[in-house]
Amino acid sequence: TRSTRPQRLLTHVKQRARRGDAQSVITTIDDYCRAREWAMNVGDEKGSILDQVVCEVSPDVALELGTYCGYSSVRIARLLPPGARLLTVEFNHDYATIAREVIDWAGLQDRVQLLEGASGDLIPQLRQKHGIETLDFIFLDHWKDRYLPDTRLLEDCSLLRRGTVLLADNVICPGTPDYLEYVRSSPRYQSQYFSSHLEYTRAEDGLEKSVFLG
Ligand SMILES: O=C(NCCO)c1cc(-c2ccc(F)cc2)cc(O)c1O
Ligand SMILES: [Mg+2]
Repeated sequence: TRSTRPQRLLTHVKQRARRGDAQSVITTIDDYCRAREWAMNVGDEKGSILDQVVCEVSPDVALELGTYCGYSSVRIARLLPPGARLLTVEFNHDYATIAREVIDWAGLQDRVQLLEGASGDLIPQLRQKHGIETLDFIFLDHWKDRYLPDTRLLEDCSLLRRGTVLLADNVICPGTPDYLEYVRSSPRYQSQYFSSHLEYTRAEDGLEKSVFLG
């Protein structure tokens, strides 16, 4: 049977990117998705905004919701200080399988822990099972109708602290209206919109950065 888009993306990474070179993995994926077939990676334009926020926060413990093929896991993990770690959650088994290989190819497997399962089930396990006290940075890039319920869950599990930064992808396209309304109107968050474009296209999209005020 025909290969899947994630499989074809991984094949291209293994043929074109240098093993252990995270930047070459990022560049290879962006070139492939722009030239050959679109894929829902955060991409280079929004990716450089992600880089900027990660460098600013310099998190010891980062959480990503929605791994897909591991592109943003590589973007985030390559910027983490030694000893810092990224936990990334993926519900789709096929995506998770590809992502593990992409993260390994980039040489970042020691900084990234991929958890396979539903965010709603895994978030309440972060403290007991994964020794997390509070999170410094969260990148939301999973099912768009899960951004708000999972943010409420993170609050209820006391996983946010004063200054925790949430960065959400796709707040325009496909859009996360209930999440945007919440973080922009809640007195517990200070939010800022970064205008950009949907990965590899001219369509409008953007990232919302929200700081938890405690
Ligand atoms: O669903 C998404 N992510 C979770 C997957 O498990 C997602 C979708 C799109 C997108 C798709 C189809 C279209 F026409 C426009 C946008 C883009 C993204 O960046 C995304 O993260
Ligand atoms: Mg996205």
